[in-house]
Amino acid sequence: MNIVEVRNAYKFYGKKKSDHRTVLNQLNLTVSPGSIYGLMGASGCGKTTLLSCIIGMIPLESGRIDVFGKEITHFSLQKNGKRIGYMPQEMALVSDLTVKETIYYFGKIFQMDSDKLRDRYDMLHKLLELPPGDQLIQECSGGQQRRVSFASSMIHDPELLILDEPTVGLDPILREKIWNFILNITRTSKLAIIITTHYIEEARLADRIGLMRNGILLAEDSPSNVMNRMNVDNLEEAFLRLCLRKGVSDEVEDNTQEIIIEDNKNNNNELEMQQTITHRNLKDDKIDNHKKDDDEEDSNMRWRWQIIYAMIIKNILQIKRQPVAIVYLMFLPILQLYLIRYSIGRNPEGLKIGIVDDEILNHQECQVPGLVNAYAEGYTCEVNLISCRFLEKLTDDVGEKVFYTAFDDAFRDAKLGKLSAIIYFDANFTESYDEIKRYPDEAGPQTWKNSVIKVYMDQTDLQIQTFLQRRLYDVYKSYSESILSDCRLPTNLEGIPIVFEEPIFGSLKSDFQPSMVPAFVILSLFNVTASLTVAAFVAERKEGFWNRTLLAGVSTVEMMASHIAINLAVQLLQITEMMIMVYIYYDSHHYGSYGLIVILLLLVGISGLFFGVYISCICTEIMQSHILLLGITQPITVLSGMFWPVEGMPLVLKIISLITPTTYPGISLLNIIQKGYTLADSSVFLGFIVSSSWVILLSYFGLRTLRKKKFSRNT
Ligand SMILES: Nc1ncnc2c1ncn2[C@@H]1O[C@H](COP(=O)(O)OP(=O)(O)OP(=O)(O)O)[C@@H](O)[C@H]1O
Repeated sequence: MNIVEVRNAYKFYGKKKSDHRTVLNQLNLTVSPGSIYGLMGASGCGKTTLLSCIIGMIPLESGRIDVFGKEITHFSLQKNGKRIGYMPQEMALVSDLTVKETIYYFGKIFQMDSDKLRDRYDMLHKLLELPPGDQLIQECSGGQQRRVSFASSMIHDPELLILDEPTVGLDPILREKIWNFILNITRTSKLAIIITTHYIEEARLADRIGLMRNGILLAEDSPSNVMNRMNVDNLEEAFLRLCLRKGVSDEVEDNTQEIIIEDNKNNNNELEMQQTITHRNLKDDKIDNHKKDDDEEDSNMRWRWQIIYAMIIKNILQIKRQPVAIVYLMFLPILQLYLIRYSIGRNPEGLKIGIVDDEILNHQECQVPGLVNAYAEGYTCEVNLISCRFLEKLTDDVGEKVFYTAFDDAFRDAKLGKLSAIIYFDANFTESYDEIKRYPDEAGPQTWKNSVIKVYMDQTDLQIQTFLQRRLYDVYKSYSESILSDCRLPTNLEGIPIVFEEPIFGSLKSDFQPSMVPAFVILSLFNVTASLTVAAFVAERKEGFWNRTLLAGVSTVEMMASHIAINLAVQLLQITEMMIMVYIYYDSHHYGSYGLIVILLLLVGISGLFFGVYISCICTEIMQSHILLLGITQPITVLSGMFWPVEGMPLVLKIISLITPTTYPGISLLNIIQKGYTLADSSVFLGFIVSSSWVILLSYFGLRTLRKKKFSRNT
């Protein structure tokens, strides 16, 4: 039985019909056991594409490929993974692993037992003169990395070895060594090797060569036969002559492989006979194989866990070698909550307030010793320079007072941004106040106007404006009460008849943070998990390591499982840190169930993870994935209710906001922490519903896209 049989393989790239670019054109190829097949051809002729089709990485448009007597489909990978060794053209290694860890990783995912793995590693290490086992891949030279990659594809003693340009960039001595090694191994075992190379002459050593050009095989025979037929003594020349016979055009033509047909008529008859026999045998093989497959199923389960375990270890090693990532993962939540604590919601300090008091000539007048602003005389209240009383109550914790004698000067400075507000007292401020109090019925509009404290604010900063307004009301209350008290009048005479009693939830001391922190925790968890997933996935896919792992027979679900395991561990750590911080900083008397909090946060983290998976699958470039990630997480952050209550949004935005993966969970978390609500409360329940729905939705789309695009070359 032939190891590989390619029949009438046809493949094109390009989505639209007008863009179709044929890469394999009715190509036939046969590789028998214990032989080396040298696949040669100029750059871009379709060698890698052909190899990718043989290993089942990409499908053919038409035609058929049989490997080990079975037609290759997308499902063949898991079955064939162990039997095939594939060394891709790119390094496809993880730069943070050592030489030994890399080769052991592949050994483990090829389900080797430890003793055999150790023996094979020692053998390959010696034979390929690999760098020391503890040397990091990133510290290896290009040639050394190539040898590590070669060893990784050989470690499990495969039956078919596919080497895409293994000798490129290596010195002649090492190239010879590799060729001697593969020659030796094919002479002493049934291993079949397909090797592509640009160095046409080195393929002389192969048992059979295929000369490929523009998607077709110009010839397929032993090197000596090809040279004899072309009447030349080297392969370069033979290749050149074959090209000239076929024509110099680079365009792929429809009449495929006519030279082979012409030159190898006898061979083809032989092939066809072989094919018929193979297909007959195949039927019998299929029945046997199905039975064998069932028997293997049980023992496979044990190995599948070993695969996931190997991938988890690899992920841990990668994280361990990235100190910045460890600091980021460990301390980011603490740092952010600390920063929120000390930078958000605190009262603004150092504000400058311009004071223009036309009652006095200069502000020293207010500091005259023994100045009495208000006193009771008989049944009346005598007042004097009460603007000074107001200014006395206006302390530095509200703002620093800057005195001006002319309003225009203060206004000019405010325009220059030097002042946050101007407070103006009219020249008749005290008299007007007095007149209104004594004879309210007789006071004219001008009197009422003069009795008012006029405040001119810089309204560009809402938080500062709100703070100043609130504090000025407090100052006024204190000022008014003190005057009334001096006049022996009830202090609440001029107050607003509304009293804020002990609050149902929260504290009387208005604090911005407790309402903001839950939304922040949810957002932080979602965004950080999504960006970490994008970073890990995109890098692995880009480097080709992802594909290599899949080709070893690992399923996308298993790869996801290893990522989820690591992610859950990191999330639990971050959740614990955040909960401790929240508990220390934002003391609440109504804490709800911790279990509920942890489950909610885990759901949000997992939805972030699948969101990251989805983003990294639909994007073809690292940059693109980060831009898309930002483009989605930023609006989600704005709509999260962290900055402004959802109740203040227009209906459409409100609906969008409430169905994002973070808004409702944020509301739920707030209600659990601040009000001690349970799942019986609809707001908490809805938070869980929204989170779970996103987990289901994103995991479905994430896994589906991952499966669909699992071998996407660009990502
Ligand atoms: N994913 C893809 N989408 C579109 N075109 C592609 C894709 N992959 C390869 N091609 C094109 O198909 C042709 C064959 O590419 P392939 O990588 O198979 O060539 P190759 O013979 O292996 O080249 P090299 O020796 O340089 O590696 C090239 O023109 C290439 O640009």
